[in-house]
Amino acid sequence: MNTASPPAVVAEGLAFGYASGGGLVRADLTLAAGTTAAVEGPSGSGKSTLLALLGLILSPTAGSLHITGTDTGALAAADRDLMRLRSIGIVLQDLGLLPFLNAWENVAAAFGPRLARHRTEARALLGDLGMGDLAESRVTELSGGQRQRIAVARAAVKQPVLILADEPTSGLDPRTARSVMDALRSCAERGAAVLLVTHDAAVAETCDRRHVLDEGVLSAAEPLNAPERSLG
Ligand SMILES: Nc1ncnc2c1ncn2[C@@H]1O[C@H](COP(=O)(O)OP(=O)(O)OP(=O)(O)O)[C@@H](O)[C@H]1O
Repeated sequence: MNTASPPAVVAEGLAFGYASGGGLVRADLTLAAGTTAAVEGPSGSGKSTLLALLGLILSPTAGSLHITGTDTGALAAADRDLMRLRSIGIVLQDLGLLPFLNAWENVAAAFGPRLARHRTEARALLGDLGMGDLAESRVTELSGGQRQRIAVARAAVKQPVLILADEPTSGLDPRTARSVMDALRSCAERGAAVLLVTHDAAVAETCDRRHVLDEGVLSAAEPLNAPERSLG
């Protein structure tokens, strides 16, 4: 009997067409728990569309998407919503942090409005991501890289099987970008499959695998195995 867990994500022939004619032509992708993968591609190549499909925000017009073995295309809308809430953490480009809350409160907000109930886990995760000293700081007083790490913590705090990050290092200097990538790597070490989209080849090279998206077609995974990588 095979007792191995199914991969976090298996997408086969995943496609989405907007009425405009753009979208995603074809993506075949497997993401294992505990790994990081990058999708690189020029503007308009379909990166955001791919993230929206994997995040169960869009429904594919062709192909299939299994998350931890569940065929998401066979789920009722309410069950897809539940799967998105429970199993997927998303770091959007516009981080969506709440300016009137401090760092740990923003992380705890992933669970809903009863922030104090989740204080311990939110603070512990911020500590794991190198932000322990700033847990009580207002997000408006923090740097771009620090805010980005809070957004990563908020996506990760419910221990989702999949974390999707949209250009998580955009606009950051190489050192700060490294701290954000370290945070995403820590999330993978806690068991998540992490997929990020980026324009930055140096960021992509810090991941376990890299795909390239070109005019809506996702390349096969290129394994990247060097132990030490540099962002600059
Ligand atoms: N809501 C939409 N309606 C119609 N066409 C869209 C829509 N969103 C994206 N497209 C088209 O789909 C294609 C892929 O867009 P997408 O946003 O996924 O690319 P991207 O790689 O994320 O680009 P960028 O790096 O600029 O964010 C593009 O041709 C785009 O014009």
